[in-house]
Amino acid sequence: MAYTSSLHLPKHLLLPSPRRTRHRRPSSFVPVSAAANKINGGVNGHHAPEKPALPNGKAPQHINGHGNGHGKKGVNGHVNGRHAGNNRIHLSVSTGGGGGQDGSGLRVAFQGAPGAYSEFAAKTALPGCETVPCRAFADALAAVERGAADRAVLPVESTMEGTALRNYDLLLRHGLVVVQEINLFVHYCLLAMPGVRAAEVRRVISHPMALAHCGRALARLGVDPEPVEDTAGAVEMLRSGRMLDTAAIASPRAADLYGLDVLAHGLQDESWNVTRFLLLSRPSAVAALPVDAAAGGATKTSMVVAHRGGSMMVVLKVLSAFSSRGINLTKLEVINNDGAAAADAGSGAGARPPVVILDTSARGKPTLRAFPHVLYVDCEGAAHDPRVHEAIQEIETFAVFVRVLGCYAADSTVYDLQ
Ligand SMILES: O=C(O)C(=O)Cc1ccccc1
Repeated sequence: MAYTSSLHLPKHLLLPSPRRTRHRRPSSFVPVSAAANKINGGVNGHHAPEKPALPNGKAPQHINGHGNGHGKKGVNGHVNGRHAGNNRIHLSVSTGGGGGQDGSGLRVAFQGAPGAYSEFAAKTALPGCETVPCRAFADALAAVERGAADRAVLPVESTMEGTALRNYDLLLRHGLVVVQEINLFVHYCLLAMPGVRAAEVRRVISHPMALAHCGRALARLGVDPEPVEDTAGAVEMLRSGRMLDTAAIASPRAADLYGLDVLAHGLQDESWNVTRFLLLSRPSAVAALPVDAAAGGATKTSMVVAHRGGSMMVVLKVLSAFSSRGINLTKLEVINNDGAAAADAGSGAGARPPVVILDTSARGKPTLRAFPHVLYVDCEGAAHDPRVHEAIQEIETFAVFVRVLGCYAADSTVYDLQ
């Protein structure tokens, strides 16, 4: 049995701050503040102007007040509960691999066919990059590991469903580091072969996340959902199979790319549907330039903490390690893949195996280790910020294992696909 619970401190839900984003965006992408009039909650085939708001209906605003006080000392210590001091991690951001500021010269692997949301995320983060389609997310990560790509892009959480646990599992099984985050506003459309009417549609195919995000709309339509690898791949299948009783859920851009009709816009059950993607790199490709120096702005550190479980006390201790130093958390996800804990929680969640994490800390070959109790933590500040570093050291005193997944420029902008 497994259960998860999460406390998302929703900085990534915020509208862009007035400061200019450091990303250059392609003309097809605009921040949500400028583009939000296209959001429409129903299946009605046209856009109703609606201003985006946080789910509580209030105007978005920044809710944390802590500065970073980044130290400039390069502390390249990968942190680990057992072998602290043995480890190495590059706590920096870089376009790496010879890429320019806009990602030109970089190959970014993504799951899906051209037109997938992950490809848009890659192009939004690094407009000049070359995107490399892969069949599965695991293939995208493997492409980076063997040098066939410089980055992989992975959706890791969404406002509608929380953490994409399977993708987090993938991230942890590999030795790649997080170098960038990107939040994308996801609009879903119902697409069909030219001339097909909504009443003729019996089946809808798409990526499982897209089908889950549109559950109510699909129930209203009375159609059978069928998962396929990715949204754009679904569109490609419709086209190549000339399917006349089937529709796909995908982006308006995919409709343009493949020449399909849009039967309905805004299919998602919630109008506010933001997906957070991470860009991953080989550790060796990341320049040893302190992240805050490179970004000139706020930084974030992502980590995974494995512990012995037994109570929520460990969560309090982790919170205390950060809060006593005035460090804000932007994510805290509690994973307990342990039968007793799940039964107590009455979650009804299906069994999940322990979380498998690649331990890159030892001098020898990296090894895969399984842990039933883990926390996924994102905090503000760079891992080499003395306060963050100390907080991690404190956590190491009671955790079984800690791995810093990456340290990167925080980007709270929500980008919208036009
Ligand atoms: O299938 C795609 O297009 C993807 O990139 C995966 C995905 C699906 C739904 C929301 C965000 C990413």
